[in-house]
Amino acid sequence: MLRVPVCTASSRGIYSLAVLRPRCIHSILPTSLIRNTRLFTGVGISFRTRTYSTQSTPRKSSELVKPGILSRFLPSGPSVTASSFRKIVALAKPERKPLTTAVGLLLLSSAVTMSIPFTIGKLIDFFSSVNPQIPLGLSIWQASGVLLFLFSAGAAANAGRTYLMRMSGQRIVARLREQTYSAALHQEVEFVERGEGDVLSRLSVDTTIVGESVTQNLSDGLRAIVMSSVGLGAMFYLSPTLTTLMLCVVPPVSFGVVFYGRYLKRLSNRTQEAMGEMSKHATESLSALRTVQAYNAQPQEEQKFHEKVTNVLNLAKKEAVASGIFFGSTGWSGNVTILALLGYGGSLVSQGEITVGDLTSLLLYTVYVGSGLQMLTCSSIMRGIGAGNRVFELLGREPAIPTNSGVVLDPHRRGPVRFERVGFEYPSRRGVEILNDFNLEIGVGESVAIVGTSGSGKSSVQSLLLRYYDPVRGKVTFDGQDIRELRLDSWRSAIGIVPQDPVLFTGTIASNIAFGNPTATREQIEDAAREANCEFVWGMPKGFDTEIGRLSLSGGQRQRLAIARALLKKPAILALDEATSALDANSENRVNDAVDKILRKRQTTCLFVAHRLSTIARAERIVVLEGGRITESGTYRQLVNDPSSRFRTLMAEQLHAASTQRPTTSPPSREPASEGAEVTEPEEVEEVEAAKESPPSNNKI
Ligand SMILES: Nc1ncnc2c1ncn2[C@@H]1O[C@H](COP(=O)(O)OP(=O)(O)OP(=O)(O)O)[C@@H](O)[C@H]1O
Repeated sequence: MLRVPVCTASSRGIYSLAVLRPRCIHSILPTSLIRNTRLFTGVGISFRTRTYSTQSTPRKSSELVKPGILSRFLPSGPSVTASSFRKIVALAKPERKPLTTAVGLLLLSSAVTMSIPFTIGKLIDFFSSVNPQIPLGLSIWQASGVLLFLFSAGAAANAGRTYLMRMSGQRIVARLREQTYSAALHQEVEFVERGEGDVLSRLSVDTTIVGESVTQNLSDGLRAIVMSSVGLGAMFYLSPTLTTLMLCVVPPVSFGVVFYGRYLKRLSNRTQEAMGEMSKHATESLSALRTVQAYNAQPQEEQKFHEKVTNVLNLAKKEAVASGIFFGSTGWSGNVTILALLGYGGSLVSQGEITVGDLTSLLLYTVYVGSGLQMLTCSSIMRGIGAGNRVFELLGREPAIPTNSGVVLDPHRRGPVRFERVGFEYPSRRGVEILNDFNLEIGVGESVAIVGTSGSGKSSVQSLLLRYYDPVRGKVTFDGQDIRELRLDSWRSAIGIVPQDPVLFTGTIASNIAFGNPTATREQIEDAAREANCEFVWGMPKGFDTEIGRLSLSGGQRQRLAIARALLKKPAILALDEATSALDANSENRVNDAVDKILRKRQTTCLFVAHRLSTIARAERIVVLEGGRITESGTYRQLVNDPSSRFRTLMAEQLHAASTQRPTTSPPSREPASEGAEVTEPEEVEEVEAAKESPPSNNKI
């Protein structure tokens, strides 16, 4: 939560302003600043603060505050700030028409507002005069009517301005959100998935702050400029000497206010960060409530949470102390200013140089000018620029995997896929080689199963194929062309992917199968579902129009839907990353049968990351991945028949591990052979050969 001081307000109790003040202040200050405000009252001076919620997620303080004395008070360096400011202004360009109208209305309402102190002064002089004169020879009723009309026109203009500015702001936010979302969707997966980009907070919170700041700055900034300049002009007109005196005091006070406001802002950011830590802790333990309860860990968790809460509380205490000093000292200096003006102004009144009404007007204009300057310096500009930096950084970020360049791949083009001397490290784990001199060629229509121990890099191979990442050495080619030369979307269009744990999105079964293919007809969707053995869909009362959210689908059903989704693309390459968890026998048969259908057509090049024997046995070729490279390659028969093959050893190890675990984890299978023969002993690896003719089910490596 961020408290920004928005204005030094008004004198009170002097010159009978107590009655007039609320109306004056309400007409002079934007309603947005008056709503949600807290009133701090000094001796005769009141201050308002508004409470802003700036972030939903914690940010590192380093992101928000740069080192150095001055930069402690600035959200970023001058060049970034300037460019961010320019971009924020550019965002407002499409709103030129409504904003111009709003500015016109603002000038009108400000003119009315700025006439108030002058009118009050004249009224005081009028009522305290022995021979009252109304300008232009109007009667008291006519003058009141004119004033009432002017105030009504000012109020209407203010209402129109507020509406137009707000709506423009909302449209700007909407545009900004769409652009930010689009930019996030085009970033490389690492940036978004690992939370590097803090994308969600930029999308929700920062865009709102920017939009709010655009309209608030335009609105308040212009209003503040009008208030300060017209106010100063009127003051010089009324008394140049008193105005000069006021000018000696106001700027230093304003600067003090600004700098102290920045300090408060920093403290608030730290509080925000600590609150983020606190909620992170709560989220973690509440989402793992079963484990917490099972281990009776509630007291420890409560203690840890208490520490986080105390941290927040301590920071809040600092903020409270700072706020107290801030509001006390600004209140004091405000009062001193007013007293100085009163003392000197009073002597001018007694000398007959100015009237009591003029002095009243002057005091009121002082308050207006002070408020105007305050709004100019302490408005949401800094917040907007800070948030803008984060949003524009994302908008202007070039994805590590470029999306818009390269040759468009002809969807009918077919050719072998080659991994040529590929070396790969994850960007987040530089120096840890996942693939090293990895070579693999998959011919057109060929099916290859990659096997290897967990963590050996099988899924990483698929990630490279899909260009979620690029290799650090070597290249991946399709039909002899480096896939980095191909336009990313056209390359990915050529690949159907069935991930380990297929994601189904909110919507119907049909929309899920047609994900990424919005123009697919119902017939095409049903054909793909048929090919992927999704017969269960036809059994549902609403069939393909069944909402996914209402269903509890088994792993096998999800995989078959994912296969249907992939097949609808008519891909040149199918990348299937098999789930490590076991499927029930029937599901596995249906998945395998769907895979068989694809393989029989021999149009699609298939790359399996395989765990189950039943899938491995279906591939025409098996490659063993060890130490980041292929150590063995051959048909199922060749590898199984070779007593020294790594594949045999690997499977024996896996099967042994499975058999030693089985008594403690699950009872021995009593499934009939037809529903999946269980290979339980290492020696039974021999039997796998037979499985080539009749691939087994439920066997995992
Ligand atoms: N996004 C990532 N960032 C950093 N390291 C990763 C990332 N994804 C995977 N790794 C690491 O890379 C290595 C290879 O992972 P990969 O998922 O490719 O192995 P795998 O053979 O498919 O494993 P499994 O059979 O368990 O799915 C592992 O050590 C893994 O922890």
